[in-house]
Amino acid sequence: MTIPRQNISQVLSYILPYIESHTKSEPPPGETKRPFILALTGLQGSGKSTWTSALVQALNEKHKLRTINLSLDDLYLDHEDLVQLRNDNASNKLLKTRGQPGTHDTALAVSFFDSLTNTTEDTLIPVFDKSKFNGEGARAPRQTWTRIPAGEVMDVVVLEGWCVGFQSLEEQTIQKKWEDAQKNVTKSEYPIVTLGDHKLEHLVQANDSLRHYCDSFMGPRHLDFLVHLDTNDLTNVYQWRIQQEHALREIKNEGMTDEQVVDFVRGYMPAYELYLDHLRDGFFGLDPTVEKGQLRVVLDRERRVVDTVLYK
Ligand SMILES: Nc1ncnc2c1ncn2[C@@H]1O[C@H](COP(=O)(O)OP(=O)(O)OP(=O)(O)O)[C@@H](O)[C@H]1O
Repeated sequence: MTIPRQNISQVLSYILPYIESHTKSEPPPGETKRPFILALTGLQGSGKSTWTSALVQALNEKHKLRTINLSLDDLYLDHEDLVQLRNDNASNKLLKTRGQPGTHDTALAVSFFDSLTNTTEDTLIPVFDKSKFNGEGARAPRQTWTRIPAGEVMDVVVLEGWCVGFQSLEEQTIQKKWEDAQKNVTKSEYPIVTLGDHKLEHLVQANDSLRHYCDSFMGPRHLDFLVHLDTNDLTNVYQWRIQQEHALREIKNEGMTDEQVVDFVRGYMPAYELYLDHLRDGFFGLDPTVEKGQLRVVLDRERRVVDTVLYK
């Protein structure tokens, strides 16, 4: 699958002026200038990896900007730490598998971003191998990671991940949303009100992890531009994944059943219920003096772009 070239050009036409202004800007006194951090977030199966590849290719080849990318999926804790986390939190459904805030290695993220401005240290782009341990996954050996030699300065780093752009909430807000969700549960084939699936304390625990992510590498001060692959109908997230698994079944005769897809996607729904509103309101806030941009790219059920909205 390739994203239509005109979609990539259109999205880049919004971002390039911000990159240009970053290129011209001076770093704070005593600091080395860091690359422009372009974040890309999106719902499960919205096409984050596909969009990331296309953007990285266009930035490198057409716009001659040295660009690399890092996926949040490559920052997962190593296998034994994931197992330990699961065992230490046996009743917490959010920590049964990798995915949620709390299952990533923030120290690894910070050391990656620090290395980008360190002129004496190579940058290594982490890789997580999802096929290891029957699909539970483990970190790939460091010698297989892409290495950027020290002193080779990158212009742009694309950080892609499903919970990039989410910002932690006050505990009372989580509690209120959790209580409201229990009053609004309706039976649906593709449920979008699922907070009641989880204990409040487990949602709060994930929220604390998210706060730590934002403080260390993922919050507004760490990013320069955010592209958000969104949709007007959250049930599309179920449809996208069902389409993907059906395609897999045709090619490889394997893939999740529709019921398994619903269970899988449902696991991500609580985070959407908690954090999407704020992201849609504006990740960087609406301070006109802040020179950071956000672009909402609205996709339909076939993942065609039906609208783009720039927040300034
Ligand atoms: N615009 C599109 N139209 C149709 N199919 C697409 C589109 N973009 C991506 N796909 C297909 O959808 C599937 C998921 O894409 P991709 O892996 O890029 O999404 P993702 O958001 O990174 O997924 P995940 O959330 O599972 O990490 C792939 O099979 C991909 O080929």
